[in-house]
Amino acid sequence: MARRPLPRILSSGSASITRSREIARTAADSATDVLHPLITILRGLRLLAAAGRRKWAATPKDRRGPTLFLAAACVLVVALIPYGPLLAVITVMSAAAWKGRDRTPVRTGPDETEAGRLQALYEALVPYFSTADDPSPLFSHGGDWEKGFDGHTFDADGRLTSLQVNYPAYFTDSEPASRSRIEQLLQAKSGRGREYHFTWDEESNHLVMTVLDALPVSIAAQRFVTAPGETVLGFTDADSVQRTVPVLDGDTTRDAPPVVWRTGARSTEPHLLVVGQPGSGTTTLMRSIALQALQNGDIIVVEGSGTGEYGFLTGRTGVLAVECGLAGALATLEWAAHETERRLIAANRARQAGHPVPEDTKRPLWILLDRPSVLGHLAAADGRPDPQELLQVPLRHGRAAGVTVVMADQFDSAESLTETVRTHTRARAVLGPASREQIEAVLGVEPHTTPTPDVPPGRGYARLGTGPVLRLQVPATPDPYDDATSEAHRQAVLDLLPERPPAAGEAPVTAPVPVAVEAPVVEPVSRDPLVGAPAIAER
Ligand SMILES: Nc1ncnc2c1ncn2[C@@H]1O[C@H](COP(=O)(O)OP(=O)(O)OP(=O)(O)O)[C@@H](O)[C@H]1O
Repeated sequence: MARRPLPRILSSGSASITRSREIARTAADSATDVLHPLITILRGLRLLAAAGRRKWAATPKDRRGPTLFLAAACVLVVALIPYGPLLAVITVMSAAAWKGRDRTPVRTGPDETEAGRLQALYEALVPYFSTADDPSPLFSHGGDWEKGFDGHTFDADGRLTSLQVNYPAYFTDSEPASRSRIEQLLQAKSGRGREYHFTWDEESNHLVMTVLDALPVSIAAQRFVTAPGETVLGFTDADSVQRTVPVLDGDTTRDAPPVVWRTGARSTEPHLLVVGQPGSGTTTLMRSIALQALQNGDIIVVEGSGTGEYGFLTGRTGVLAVECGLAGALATLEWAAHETERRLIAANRARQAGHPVPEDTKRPLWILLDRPSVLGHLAAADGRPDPQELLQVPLRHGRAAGVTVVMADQFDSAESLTETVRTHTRARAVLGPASREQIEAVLGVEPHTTPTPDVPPGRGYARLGTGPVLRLQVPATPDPYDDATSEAHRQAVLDLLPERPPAAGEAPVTAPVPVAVEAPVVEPVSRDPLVGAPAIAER
């Protein structure tokens, strides 16, 4: 079949459209030139009128009459003298022209220093964004930076705050190593010490670098507005999460974007692992979680470092145990494993009998284990089981039994975490200064921002399951018994602490007290409550 020719408008249309656009642009430019004096005078008249209105508004009411009379007399005099009206018009127009002149020249591009910076950045990118056989390279030595950069902004100090880079299609932007090299270079050339966010648009070969503001550190421990089963790990960037919660920040209440971790039977990340450098705030995060968990649950705290930073929790309602020593820790964790099994079996039986799940299996139980590696070391030296082994049952089956495990350790001990811990702690947080590799090792992916060497305590990243990596600032939750704690923070933490349960004889104690553990030692590795239910039920 013969090909039909394209209609003329389609074949020659684009040329004529371009020509029309050029004509229109030239006409607009000429009109602006011709009308410029008129525009200036009109702007001046508007400013004069506004000034007159302001003056009139500022004149006290009792002086308005005489002022009006004086103005009317002046107008009359001007009208009566020869050439008066003409002179008056010329004077007003001159004043308007003077007032309306454009005194602030519009900045149309970067100044000399900024252009120098952009050129240096461009040159630095040449080896990464060019090849010898590219006939028209976007990046070439001595080339024009405007070819490579689409947009840029500088702050008042002349430092880059955003940059849009066009890169050639052959750049291997899908390889993390290639991206990482560019990100590190841009960060180094744009000024270290700030946090940068990189957005790679692989479809259009476009990279946007933006400088992120530091996350506020002024939010302290308080009752957060959350649903049951939700725990606020900290606060993040407003555009990273879809919700905000009202928080007291200093003396004012504002909405802040929280990193909310959901636990319980429907959670896909029922257990949390926090890793950080010493002094990075991991204990603070554990304390913050403990105080939130105590709202409607029971907690067990096992502290490997033995520094007594959870002592303030001892004896409070819902705090079943706070253990520092190895023997106590092992006994408590063993009780927790039995309790997980008991709950599972009870719930299972109830379901099989067609009854609702018993009430005593519903109250959330939290196991908070700080520095398990230290306890593991002590246990190995003493020939006793590693506490992490005792966590197998809560980690594997805790979700169905309402048992949540939170563990915190330091980077240098992270390799001592067992496979079960690594597999079942799908909610992760990294706190303190950390390299990209360290962050990736914990979170599974690199963050989209460049970590800075200096971060305040409690600053880091969080990732829930396979979700995005979020910047995180943990609310300040210091040890209220620490002398260095400020009075405001001490009070904030004490306000969140539950009361002590009434002493024996005053009223019945409802919470179970597990510390006097006499549970038989079970084989932790082979223990599986779903398989061994009848045997355990007989105990
Ligand atoms: N979010 C925060 N806001 C303010 N100060 C914090 C925050 N997190 C931690 N800090 C302060 O930093 C210091 C170290 O915190 P923390 O004890 O929680 O760190 P850590 O990681 O447990 O360190 P270590 O294991 O060495 O005790 C404490 O003085 C604490 O008050």
